[in-house]
Amino acid sequence: ESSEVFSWKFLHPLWQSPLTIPGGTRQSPINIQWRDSVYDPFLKPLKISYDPTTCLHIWNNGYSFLVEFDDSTDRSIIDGGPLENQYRLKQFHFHWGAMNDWGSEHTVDCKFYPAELHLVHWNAVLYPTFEEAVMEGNGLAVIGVFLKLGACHEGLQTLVDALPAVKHKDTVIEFDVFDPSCLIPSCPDYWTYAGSLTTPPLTESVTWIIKKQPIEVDENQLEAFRMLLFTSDGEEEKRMVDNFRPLQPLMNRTVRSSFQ
Ligand SMILES: NS(=O)(=O)c1ccc(C(=O)NCc2c(F)c(F)c(F)c(F)c2F)cc1
Ligand SMILES: [Zn+2]
Repeated sequence: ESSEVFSWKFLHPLWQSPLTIPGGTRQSPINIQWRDSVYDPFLKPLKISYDPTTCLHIWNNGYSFLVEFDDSTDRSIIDGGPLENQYRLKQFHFHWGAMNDWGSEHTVDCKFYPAELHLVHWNAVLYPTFEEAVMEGNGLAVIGVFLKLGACHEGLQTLVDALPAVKHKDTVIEFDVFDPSCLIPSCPDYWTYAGSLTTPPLTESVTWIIKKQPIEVDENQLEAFRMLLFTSDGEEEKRMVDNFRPLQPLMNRTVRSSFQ
């Protein structure tokens, strides 16, 4: 409409909140146009050291399922890459579609993957809590890994086997040993850019590190994600699918690559 001040079309069906935040200049996700990314020879290799015993539980938060970690010490951290400090692992989660043709949040040359893994870390060197880091431009670092249809992923299967126990929103199951590095592809290549959370509050606090190589998962494993529910026990069931945010404008940003 000519008004463009407000219209219900801006509200996302999932969150009933604005899809774009006024004044946002570094929103996520984005399309990564391979030929427009700029090789940066000063980018270091990403250093990942996770302690599997810091794993705590799996939780269905009504938007995705999260595997949460004890982030009270520096036992599970990442460093190097585009980062100036080390960042602590807090949780990982996924985004996926109802069909294999879509589901990822980021795209590569406008191609969607059926799902995308986000490993969420926060800058405990500069900020006292995750909640404070979420509000700072260099507060968070999220590693994005694309999932593609292929062979069964053995490491993911231990997680998939636990999903029926967190079918409903606000259910949680103890999960006390898991090494998330088994979900990160061996190829060191990544893209990196300055972005935001892809769910409310959409704060512009994320250094995104998107791995070039996807991991392979099989149809049964993707179907297990799709069996989860957005809804609580007793409510009318709504399958947890299509929990990805639409692509956001690149605006004045350059995507850097760690590879030529
Ligand atoms: N898809 S993603 O971009 O990787 C993403 C990563 C983390 C969160 C998150 O932690 N949300 C809850 C949450 C907040 F959004 C806060 F702002 C805050 F302060 C929290 F403590 C908190 F848990 C949301 C989206
Ligand atoms: Zn995410």
